[in-house]
Order: sequence, then C-alpha cells, then structure tokens
Amino acid sequence: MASRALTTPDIAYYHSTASAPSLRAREPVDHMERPFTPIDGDGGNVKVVVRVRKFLQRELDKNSPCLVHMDPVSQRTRLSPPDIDHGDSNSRSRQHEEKNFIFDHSFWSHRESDPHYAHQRDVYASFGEEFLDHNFDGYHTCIFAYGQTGSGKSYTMMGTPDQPGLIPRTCQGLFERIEGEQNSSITYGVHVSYFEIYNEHVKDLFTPKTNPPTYLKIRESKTDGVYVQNLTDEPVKSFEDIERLMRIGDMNRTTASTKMNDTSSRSHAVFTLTLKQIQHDITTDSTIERLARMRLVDLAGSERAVRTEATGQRLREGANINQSLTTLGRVIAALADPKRQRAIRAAGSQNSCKRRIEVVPYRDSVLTWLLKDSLGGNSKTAMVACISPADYEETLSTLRYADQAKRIRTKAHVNQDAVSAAERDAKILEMQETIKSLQLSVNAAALRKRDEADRARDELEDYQRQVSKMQRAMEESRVVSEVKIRALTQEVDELRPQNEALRVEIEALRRHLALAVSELKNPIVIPKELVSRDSLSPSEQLDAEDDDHDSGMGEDDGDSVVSGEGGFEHDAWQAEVDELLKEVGLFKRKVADDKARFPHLPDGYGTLSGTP
Ligand SMILES: Nc1ncnc2c1ncn2[C@@H]1O[C@H](COP(=O)(O)OP(=O)(O)OP(=O)(O)O)[C@@H](O)[C@H]1O
Repeated sequence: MASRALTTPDIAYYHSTASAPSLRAREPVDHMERPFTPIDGDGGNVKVVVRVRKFLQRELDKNSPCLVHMDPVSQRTRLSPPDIDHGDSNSRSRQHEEKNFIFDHSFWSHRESDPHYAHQRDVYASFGEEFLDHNFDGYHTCIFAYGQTGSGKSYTMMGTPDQPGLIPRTCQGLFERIEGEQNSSITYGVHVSYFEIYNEHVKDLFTPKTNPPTYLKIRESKTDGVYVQNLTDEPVKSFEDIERLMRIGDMNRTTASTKMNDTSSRSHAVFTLTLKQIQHDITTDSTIERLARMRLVDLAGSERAVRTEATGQRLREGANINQSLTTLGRVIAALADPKRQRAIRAAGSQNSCKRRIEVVPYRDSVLTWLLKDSLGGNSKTAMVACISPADYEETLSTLRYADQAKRIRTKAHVNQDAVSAAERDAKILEMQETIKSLQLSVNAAALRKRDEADRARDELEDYQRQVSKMQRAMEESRVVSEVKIRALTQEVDELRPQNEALRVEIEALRRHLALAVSELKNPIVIPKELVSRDSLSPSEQLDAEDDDHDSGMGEDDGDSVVSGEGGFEHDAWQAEVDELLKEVGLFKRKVADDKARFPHLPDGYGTLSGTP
C-alpha cells in the first residue's frame, strides 16, 4: 500500500476543467438535450484502463527487462514473453507468447522521461473528472483498482503526499465544484464512509481499533440495497474534513510488509462519498433531490504464496484475498458472459425466463456481495488494472481479467426525486409513525422470551436506522428552509432601494400638496377699488387719483397698497398678482401631471374639497 496523501501540494493548483452540470438546469435531466448522457437505465460498459508502474528496487537489482509496451495513439498494450535468460524460476517460458490488448486507456507510468508518461494528474483528468460529472448528474459510480500485489493500486487510488491519487483528487474536485457553484438555491450534503474487508470481515476504518476487533454486519434492504450496518457515515463540509478522516482511516487500515511490497494492503478498502444535491424552487415550494454515491475501491493484491513466502497470519490473509478475488473473477465472468447478456435481453420483463438466467455468485464473498450494485447494477463503473512491467504471468492474468470486465454492462440511472414541501412533511410524519410502531414492537419483543432476543435486536437496529434517517430528513428540511430564507432576504434587499426612492417621491408629493392646499385655502384677495379702477379709462383713473388726494386718502395707509407715489404701487401689486397667478397655473399643471402619472387618484384631487 502506498502511503496516503496528507497534504496535497500538486493539487493545490490543480483545477478541474470539467463542468459540473449538477442541478443548475431547473428541469430534470433531459437526455435529448444532453446527448453525452446515456439512456437512463444503461450505464454502458464498464470502463477499463490499464496502468504500468516503474521498476521497483528489487526489479532493478535483478536487472529485469520491461515486458510491457503501450502505444499512446491506439491505446494498445503489448505484453512480450520474457527472455529465457531473464525468466524467473517459476515461469514456463515455453508457453509464453506475445499478447495484445486494447483498453479504454493505457497509462504509461514506467519511465518519467518518456513523452507519453502518465502522471497522477493525467489519470484523474482522463476519467476521474468524467466520473465526477456523472455524480453531479445523479449517477452512482464506482472506480476500483485491481492487480497483483505491489503493482501500484494504492499508489493509483490514494497516492502519496507529493503525488495524490484518484481518491484525494476526486474529493478535492468535488469541493472545488461545490464552492464554485453560483446557484444559491442548491444545497449540497456530502457524507463519507470508509471500511475494509479483512479476512472476510467488515471493519469501520473511522472507529478506533478494538481488541477483539469489532466486525460489522452486512444487511440488505429493499430501499437501500446491500449495506454495512452501523457503519460511520460522517458529514463533511470541506476537503480538509475529508483529509482528516482519510488520515484516521489509513492509520486503522491493515497493512504489512511482504517480500513483494513493503507496505502491502492486507484488506480491500472501500472509500465511499455520498453527494446529495437539493434544489429548492421558491415559486412552487418544491424540491428536486439528487443522490449520488461514489465508491473508490483499493483491492488487496492477488499474490502467490511461493512468491511472497508468506507463512502464518500473512498466509491466511493471502488465501482470503485470493479467495475473494477469485469470486470477483467469477462474478465478472458471469456478468460478461455474452450468453447471459443475450438471455437477459430476451427475457425482458418475463419472470419465467428471468429465473432461468444463471445466478451471479455475488454472495460467495463479502467483497462481491457489497459491490453487487457497483458491478452489475445501478452504477457507472471503471476498473483500473495495475500491472508490473516485469512479471509476465501475473500481468497476463490481470490483463485477461480486465479484458473480460470490458464486456460488462451496468444499468445506471439518475437517482432523482421531485418532492413538494407537503410530500416532505408527509414523509417525515410517516417515518415518525413507523418509528412509533417499531418502538412498540421493540418494547413488546423485549418482554418476550430470550429466544426472541435476536429478532428484537434486529428490530431495534431497524428502529435506530429509521431514527437516523428521519434525523437526516429533518436536517435536510432545515437546510431547505434556510435556502428559502436566504432567497427571501435577497429579494427584500433587492427591493429596498426602489422602496426608498418611492418613499422620497411620496414625501415630495405630500409637501407639494400641502402647499397647494394652503394656497387654495387662503386665496389672494384683490381690493375691489383696485379692480374697479382697473376697469376705468386712463383719464378717469387720473381724476379718481386726484379725488383720493383731495379726500386725504393714502396719508397714513398701512393697509392700502396704493400710496402717494401712484404708478409704482400699482406696478408692484400687478407684479405680485401676476406672480400668484403664475403659481396657481404651475399648481394646476402639477395636478394635471400627477393625474397623468397616477391615474388612480380620485376625481376631486387637486380641488380644495378633493385634496387630502
Ligand atoms: N506509477 C507509479 N509511479 C511511481 N511509483 C509507483 C507507481 N506505482 C506504484 N509505485 C510504487 O510501487 C510500490 C508498490 O505500489 P502499491 O503499494 O501501490 O502497490 P499495491 O498494488 O497497492 O500493492 P498491495 O496489493 O500489496 O497493497 C510503492 O512503493 C509505490 O510507491
């Protein structure tokens, strides 16, 4: 097993180039519009890639020749027979001949100076990103590394601190996409679990080792398929959270030094990321949920006891590893069998024909039982066949295995649900009811005799699962409510400036009306004598003025506008009156304007009685 990536210097500047279609499109996935998405229910063939590693010290010491050649254009992988002089003592060189294979991709990681050398980032860019796309589209995926011991599986899957592999890159890519997402109506939930299958037992890698070891049970349910009971499924918010967990998991993983590999994985490790995307539509108060599970599996390596020279515990481990890999081989062979595939197509929905289709031996090992869905069911799956450059027989066996896996077709479909707010509430209510009834039956069972204790325990476990499911649903409900609040707050913020502008306008209007009302309430009264004098002829006006002088008018006339200076006072009056008339005219125009702008103003608006 290669040491795992704790820090990731070369992914700090590694940017995902693939887009994350996710739920940005409000509608459910439309396969007609997105031709690259296969028809729902058809995951296509298992993608198979092959990677050859560099020489290890022991191979260099033996001056081993490189038996593998890869053509970067045709993707052809050629395996040459070993030279008799270089052939090891176990090889039966008489039967060896050149073999050619073509896979979806061949990664040449043998000599770094070669122009087509495949770095860790190239492996991820080649299909890791594509698989992340599938996850954001709502598909389950699985990538597993297969190969003999010491062939580079852990290096490819986990990598080293300097050269992180597919698992840390996938986790980093996932959070880069989530953080880059602009659509605030989508909420993301990511959970991580990590377990190993050691000597046909399942161990949680996130919980501390115990003595004796704690093994977990495998269960199967209609809704969840095959699952590990009570497995820790940690919620994570960032890549750093995952790194911390991976560190814990790797410390707990069973490795040992063998003759073939200093840090050999003695177990199959299954790292699972679960991505839940919830998009809330504020207009209909409904949600679309997409769930995708990505399984990243680092298998233990096949090994020959004569080569590893294992004894005791190592020998038993090796036998168990080989046993489960043999079962995996039988499962792959059954799934890839063209006769079986034809029979499935012919059977369609006829149950009688289905029964005659050969049963795939998933249950013969814990590994195949747990990977059932990933191998032949609802998943898009890729296999990385890791090979050594100097071991003809083991490499040929791996390449044959991989060649067979190419023919497997899976049945992936988008895992998506549209849920209205009412449905979600009803679901939570239903769960509460189930929990209540389970609680009753658990209580009742607890009262019965000891032989029923097992059943009671199972019911209790079911009950606990339901409770944690409900807690998760309620947590999701809370998250959706937060999204709603966020959207409404945003809307209020957007409306605030418009509201302020309207408020200012109304205030100005109110002041303007108050002015108009006061003018109308206190109209300007023009003295009668001024009006009647205006109607006289100029000569008559002069006579009238003489009369005024004669009668002493205007001597002490604080109230009168007409003074002894004659024409000057008259002009001032006239100017004042003109000014007032102008203002009245202005007011009338403003009232007319207001009526045009606000057609709903009452009819009496602008008149003394109609003014508020
Ligand atoms: N592409 C590569 N480039 C550089 N070194 C590599 C490469 N592949 C593997 N190695 C090195 O080869 C050694 C064995 O690799 P690794 O531990 O990944 O093998 P493995 O297949 O996981 O073995 P096992 O099944 O025994 O766990 C390690 O020292 C690893 O660093």
